[in-house]
Amino acid sequence: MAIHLQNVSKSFQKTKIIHQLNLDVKDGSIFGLIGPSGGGKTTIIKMMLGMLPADEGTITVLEHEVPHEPLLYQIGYMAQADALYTDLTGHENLSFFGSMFHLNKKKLQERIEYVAELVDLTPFLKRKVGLYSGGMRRRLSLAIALIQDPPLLILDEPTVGIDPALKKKIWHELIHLKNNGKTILVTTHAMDEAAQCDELAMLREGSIIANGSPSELLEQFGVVSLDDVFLHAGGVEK
Ligand SMILES: Nc1ncnc2c1ncn2[C@@H]1O[C@H](COP(=O)(O)OP(=O)(O)OP(=O)(O)O)[C@@H](O)[C@H]1O
Repeated sequence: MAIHLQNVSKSFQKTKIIHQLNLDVKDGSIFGLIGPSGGGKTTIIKMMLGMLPADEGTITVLEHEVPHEPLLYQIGYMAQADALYTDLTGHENLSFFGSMFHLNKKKLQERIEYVAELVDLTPFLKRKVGLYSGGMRRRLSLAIALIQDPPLLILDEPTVGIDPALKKKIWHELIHLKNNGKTILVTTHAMDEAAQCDELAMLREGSIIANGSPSELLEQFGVVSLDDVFLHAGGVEK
């Protein structure tokens, strides 16, 4: 298992946000965490990364119990809020984050070219990020998550604000990465994206209310679209 959570709980100011969660992400798969806003997806991700301690339970990522600092070199993380240097150009941002992973100059340049192309930012690399649009910043954040060619990607709503054509291209690439052995965990509200995951966990109020492949979920809920599964997860009766 690339990620294993066992009986994980978390409270904020005495309010329990995550309830004894068990979750397994298989090596070489795309796993989607879906569910209504405030369900706890980001909190779970932050605990997987060791950014937030769990109150109870254990979290193992790539065979190491979290927190384990060297793990951060093996995870490409894309947060919901972009953490970019706006006074630097796109290229300088990629170069800066890439240099944290001790890539040699040639490899770093190759990776910059590859990830920039992937997110359609090649023509804009010399522009300061302060002048980028919101979608361009999301794309740069995704490129940064991929810069060191990590075995595990954790992407918190990676395609919000990205147009449909580019979204399609990014998903095509995520599937390609998976086929090359990478493990990818994504959170999403977009059911067309959820449909492309190998496995989904529907989260509501900090508990997994259903999990399985997209087709298994359709069967469990007796519905024909993942939108309907999502509505059930949100507690909205149809
Ligand atoms: N540091 C914090 N202190 C107090 N409450 C918090 C903190 N972080 C998150 N929460 C609360 O925990 C709950 C889960 O938040 P979380 O961000 O994990 O949800 P989410 O499923 O990622 O939502 P979204 O889909 O909108 O991103 C929310 O009620 C939120 O207000």
